[in-house]
Amino acid sequence: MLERLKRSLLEAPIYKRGDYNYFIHPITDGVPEVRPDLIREVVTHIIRTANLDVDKIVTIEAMGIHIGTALSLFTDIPLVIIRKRKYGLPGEIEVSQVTGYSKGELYLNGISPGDRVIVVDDVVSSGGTALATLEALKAAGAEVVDLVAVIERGKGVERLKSHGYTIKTMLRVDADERGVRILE
Ligand SMILES: O=P(O)(O)OC[C@H]1O[C@H](OP(=O)(O)OP(=O)(O)O)[C@H](O)[C@@H]1O
Ligand SMILES: Nc1nc2[nH]cnc2c(=O)[nH]1
Repeated sequence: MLERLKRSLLEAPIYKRGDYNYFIHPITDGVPEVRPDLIREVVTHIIRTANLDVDKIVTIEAMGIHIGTALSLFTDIPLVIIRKRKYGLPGEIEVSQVTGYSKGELYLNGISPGDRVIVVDDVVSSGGTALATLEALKAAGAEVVDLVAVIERGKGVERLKSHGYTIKTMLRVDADERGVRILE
């Protein structure tokens, strides 16, 4: 299962972002290219394993967008993108995002109270992005019925659990200067 994803991760180059060994991969960066076979593998897995009895798919700019778009095309469920740009629309919700290597603001539009949503993203690492997303969706009055990330690294899943959230992930990895290691 997920053989293409596993193989491609083992080939991923590493880029040093301060002390953080950031792996570069078609799903998580769109670099060197977005690969349709990988997108299909990942989205087929989501369709088989996630709860898609939802009104909307929610993802986060930038690297959730191709996954969310493909899932939306397969399922005909609309996609809401949480942006890093402020639009100032009525009801826009702003939350702070802190990751292992960056800080910024996220802006949510397009969710109505009572909307059932699934959140999909490429990576969960510190869990900061997922927590900011869940905070924004709570403020919007959405019901999060499922939460999925393709790749898990670091302590984010435990951190989310300590806040009462369960996230489904496909592969757990670690990365150092030499490359990516698949943990399960
Ligand atoms: O669990 P966390 O530590 O929060 O990390 C996960 C987030 O990091 C990446 O996004 P990033 O903010 O780097 O932006 P990008 O998608 O625009 O590359 C990734 O797409 C996740 O959203
Ligand atoms: N591409 C990529 N995205 C991330 N998001 C959190 N950690 C990483 C990483 O190492 N690589």
